[in-house]
This record gives sequence, C-alpha cells and structure tokens, in this order.
Amino acid sequence: MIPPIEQGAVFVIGLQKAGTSQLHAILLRVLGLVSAEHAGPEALGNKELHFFEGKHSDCALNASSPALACLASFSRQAKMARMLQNGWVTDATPDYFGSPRALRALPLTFPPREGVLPRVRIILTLREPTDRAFSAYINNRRQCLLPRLPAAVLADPVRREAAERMRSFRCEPRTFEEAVQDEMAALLSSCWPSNASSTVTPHPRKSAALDLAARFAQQWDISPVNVWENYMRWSPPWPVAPRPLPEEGQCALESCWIQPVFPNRRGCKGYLANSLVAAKLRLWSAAYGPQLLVVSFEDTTSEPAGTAERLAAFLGVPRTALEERRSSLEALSDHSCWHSCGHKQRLAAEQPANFSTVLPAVRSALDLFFSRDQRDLGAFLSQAQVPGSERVLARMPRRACGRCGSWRRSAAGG
Ligand SMILES: Nc1ncnc2c1ncn2[C@@H]1O[C@H](COP(=O)(O)OS(=O)(=O)O)[C@@H](OP(=O)(O)O)[C@H]1O
Repeated sequence: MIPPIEQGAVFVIGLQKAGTSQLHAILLRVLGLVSAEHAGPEALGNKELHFFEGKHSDCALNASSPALACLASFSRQAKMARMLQNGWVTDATPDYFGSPRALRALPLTFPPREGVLPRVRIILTLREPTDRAFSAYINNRRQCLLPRLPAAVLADPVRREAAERMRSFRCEPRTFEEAVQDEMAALLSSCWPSNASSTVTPHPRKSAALDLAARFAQQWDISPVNVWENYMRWSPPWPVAPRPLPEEGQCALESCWIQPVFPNRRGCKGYLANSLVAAKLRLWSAAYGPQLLVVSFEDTTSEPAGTAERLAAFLGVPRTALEERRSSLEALSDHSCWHSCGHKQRLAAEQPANFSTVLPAVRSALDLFFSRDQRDLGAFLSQAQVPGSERVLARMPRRACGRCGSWRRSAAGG
C-alpha cells in the first residue's frame, strides 16, 4: 500500500464518456480537492485542462525546459502550479488516456516517483465498451440540436459562415450503425487507402482488409473476432514514440488518433477506438504502477458513496473529511437527468429507432468486436494488481473476464 498523500496532483485521465464528470464532482465536492482551473463554484463546469495532450504539451515534451515551469508559464496552468504548493489539485481530461502524447508529457511533468514533490495519482474509469461508444455517439449527435443561431450572427455573413462551419464540424449526422460501419472500414483500410498512388506497391493484405470492411458494412453476421484480428494486424498499433509511417503512404487514422484535428472525418470519431483499452492501460500502468487506480462507471453510478470511499483511501483523504461532505453525494447520485439528458430525450423521442438504444444486431457485433480487448483487459487486471481492479473485474460481464474466473471466485470469498 502506498502512503497517503497530503498534497499533490490527481488526474482523471479517462475514459471519455465513462463518468469522468461524476468522478471529478466527487473529487471536488466530496473529497474537497481543488480544480486545476477554478477554485470557486464554477469549478465543476471547467473540468478539462487538456494540458498534456493539447498544444501546450510541446513545452512539457521539450527536454530542455523543466516541465513544471511549463505549467507555470500559462495563465490557467499557473494556478495549478501555485496550488500544488499547498494542497491538492485535480484535472479531469478524458482525452489523456488515448493520447500517446499525454502518456509522455504527464510523467515528464509529474514523475511517478514517491518521495518527490509534487506527488501524483492517476485515476481511470472504465465502462462497458459498447455503451461507452454509444454514449460518445449521442454526445456528438446532440451537437446537431444546438439552438438556432442568434439574429445578430445570422445577419452577419462572416460570423454566420463561421458558426455554420463550427456546427457542421461538430454535428454527427449519421445513425450509430452507419458511424460504426464507417469507423470499422477506416480502421481496416486506413494505412492502405484505396486511392494510393499506382507507384506504391499494394500491400498484400490491403484487398483482404477492404473486403472485410465491406462485408462488415453490408452484413453484421461476419465474425467480428476475425475483424478484430485483422484490425490488430492491419491498423496502426497505438504508438508511444513516433514511428515511421507505413510505406504505403500516410496513415490517416493514426494521425487522427494522435492529433484529433480532423474529428469530422467519417472514420475518425473514435467511437470504437476509444473503447479499446487493454493496450493503453498496460502502458499507463507501466508508467504509474500503484499510483494508478481503476474504477468502473457501472460501480460509480450505482454506488457513488463506495467509489468516494475508495478514492479517499487511495488518496489518503481522512475519513472525517469524507463524513463532513457526505451530503454532497446525494446530488451526485441522481441519475435521472444528468449531463446532456435533455438532448438525449429529444433525440430518442424524434427518432427512437436510431437514438434511444443500440440496435440488437449492432450491439452483438460490437460486443464480439470488443471481446478480445475486454478479455485482455480482464487478464491484465487480474495479473497486474492494478489498484481497484477487483471491483472492476467484479463488474465486467462474465464473457469478457475469460481467464480471470478463478481470481473472481477468490475475490468473492469462494
Ligand atoms: N451522476 C451521474 N450518475 C450517473 N451517470 C452519470 C452521472 N454523471 C454522468 N453520468 C453519465 O456519464 C456519461 C458521461 O461521462 P463523462 O462525464 O465521462 O463524459 S465526458 O467524457 O466528460 O463528456 C453519460 O452517460 P450516458 O448517459 O450513457 O451518455 C452520463 O449520463
């Protein structure tokens, strides 16, 4: 057990759409931590710093500048650096987990070494992958429902064009099924685009990959396990260090994973990619070891008090402090209308077949698609002694847990 920390930095690194806002709220309201960005009541609305994967991360990645000094050189981050001197600070940016850049920049700024200040703790919340993907889809879909542009903007052609462009950039026009099909095709063909120049030798696997993608798009009865295997073989691995691009040409998907500057590209939304966690968790766990805690969305939403207690124990927040703020948990436990639920209800009412739930055929295909990754995740969690893994494993569907059955039985006291 690592010793409690009295001051330091706590980062919720993901997963996107896995309850990071709720965790952030628990850290602030129940455990009494301070938001990196704002200390006042507005803190909850300002949860994401994006320092370690955004443009500021260049500074942290530049070996010649001390990483903490980089933080201090930006006004928002200066606050974080100052607060670190006398307390706790937290930043919940779900994009960190899927960002190789954050995986390099965060440990450079906050080295995972005990006894060296500032101390650091990392929290990752996991979620059933198909539900997570659908939640991310709805999040983008609701962008199409933004209110009408104000009259002043409509009257000004320049402002109007900029506003319309931003709206179309954010709005997800497809059904979930179409979005999944597009991403699957992109995953399988990204490194070998069909319009590759004729001077480039076609990769022997290209046609098979495209064929698989096409079949996947047309019919859902293709074995997604095969699709997954092909995906692992053909799609870019998740690189920590920059690696040479494949000979066949620019790999579009790789660039949109690393630098999500083209989020509106059809295959680039990451609904599937961001639900693949095993390889990424191995890397984060290798970087931070016992300083990384995993929790589960399903656990937190059904039992926020238990998660708050586990977070407090992990961070060393005294129990008395938790007791004092216990009443704040009630507000956080109300799941009836949270986040964008108004938009969700409107989408579901307007087009129930597409937006209220994942179609059964799509869900079963995706469940299979994710099963390999979920099995890897279960195996890793049960072997690697990642803090919090018992609870996450207990919440994972049995089909996903694979080799961790015996572990699960012993955890249950059997
Ligand atoms: N308090 C509380 N109780 C229960 N559920 C909650 C709560 N807070 C957030 N949520 C659900 O979490 C989903 C959003 O996750 P994130 O906060 O990580 O989203 S984001 O990445 O910050 O956009 C989103 O899930 P979906 O409803 O499935 O979309 C939220 O409804």
